[in-house]
Amino acid sequence: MGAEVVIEGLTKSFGKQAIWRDVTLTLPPGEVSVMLGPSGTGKSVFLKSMIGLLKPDRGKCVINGVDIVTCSEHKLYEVRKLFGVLFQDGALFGSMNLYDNVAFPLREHTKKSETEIRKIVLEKLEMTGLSGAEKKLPGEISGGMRKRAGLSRALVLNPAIILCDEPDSGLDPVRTAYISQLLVDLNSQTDSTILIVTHNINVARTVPDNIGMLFRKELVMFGPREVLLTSDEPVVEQFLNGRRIGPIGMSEEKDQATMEQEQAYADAGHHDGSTDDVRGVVPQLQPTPGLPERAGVRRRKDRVMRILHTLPPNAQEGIIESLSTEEQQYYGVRAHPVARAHHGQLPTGDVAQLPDTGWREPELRREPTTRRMPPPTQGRS
Ligand SMILES: Nc1ncnc2c1ncn2[C@@H]1O[C@H](COP(=O)(O)OP(=O)(O)OP(=O)(O)O)[C@@H](O)[C@H]1O
Repeated sequence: MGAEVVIEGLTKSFGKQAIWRDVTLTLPPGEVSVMLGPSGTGKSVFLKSMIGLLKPDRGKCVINGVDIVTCSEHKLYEVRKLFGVLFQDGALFGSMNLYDNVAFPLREHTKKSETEIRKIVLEKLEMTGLSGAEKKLPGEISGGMRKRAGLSRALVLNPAIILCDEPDSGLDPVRTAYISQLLVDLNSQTDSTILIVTHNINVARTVPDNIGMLFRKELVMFGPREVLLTSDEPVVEQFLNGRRIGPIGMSEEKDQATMEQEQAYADAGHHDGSTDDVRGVVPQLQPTPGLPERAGVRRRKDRVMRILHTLPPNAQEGIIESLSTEEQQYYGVRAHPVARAHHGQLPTGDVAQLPDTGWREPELRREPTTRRMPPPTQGRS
């Protein structure tokens, strides 16, 4: 299973420029999370701080009991081996072909023979649909292929935690859909903890178990996907719908006068930039048929049902609606009969029927439903 990442009060600035402060969140092991945020809010800085490439001013980032903010260089080196990172541009070495690029971490960090390395490299290239492209140089392939090659390289050390910085940037919607499926499939096969930084609303709506958002130098929210997807926070709604109307402006924030003027234009019928009203919880991507169920999804259900009563009503409703009838019985909850008619937007207080006894550990442990989860394809190195 992937590693848990516990972040507490993390704060980062460059000189006098504050990037974000007091970021507190936990990436649950083996679950997929997405971090959203307007350009320049420090999402990449956040990823780099998580792997110790940048040093936060204060706060903790604890992985397997080691706080990487304060630990020794030696410990940091060890903890970094748990990570696989896909940087925005793939960060491939331009003079090396794809095979050597992907083999690089194995040659640098392990004592594996070239025969063993070959087996792993070819397996990872196949996993990302790059079989046959081993001899190509990064400059000879498309942006989508470079991303996939970067992902192959991020996977060779069997990381417990995978960080992806805008895996969709520069890709067309179809290639983005393939990358989304690839990440879900990867999680089903490896059960690794995944954090994806993206601007892409489709990725955010369909891939993760948890979503967070950075804005105005703070973490606006982080939690189960249903919380953000049903949120009526102006900044979240604006971002999800890609509208000009709202608190986010061209230079991240805008003043009250600009907001009022834009609202007046919109009221007068001027297009606000959005095409759809994107709200509510849509079904999450499933692993490709034939692959194992995601173990993280099963764990997450138990985890989220424990905190269900603490979540906003619309999020509760979205979570309950995503359960099968059998699961609703198992957890002792049922969907509100009018939720569907309201598209998941219930009046506050008109909440799902929750068990009156609060959370209880079920007496019967469920058997895995359809398929038995096979062991991960590879052990951790
Ligand atoms: N090494 C650095 N030194 C000084 N400032 C930096 C450094 N790295 C990033 N910044 C600043 O931190 C801010 C956040 O940058 P970052 O790249 O993390 O934003 P982002 O949210 O990932 O943006 P985008 O979505 O456009 O990629 C920017 O103002 C950037 O100039």
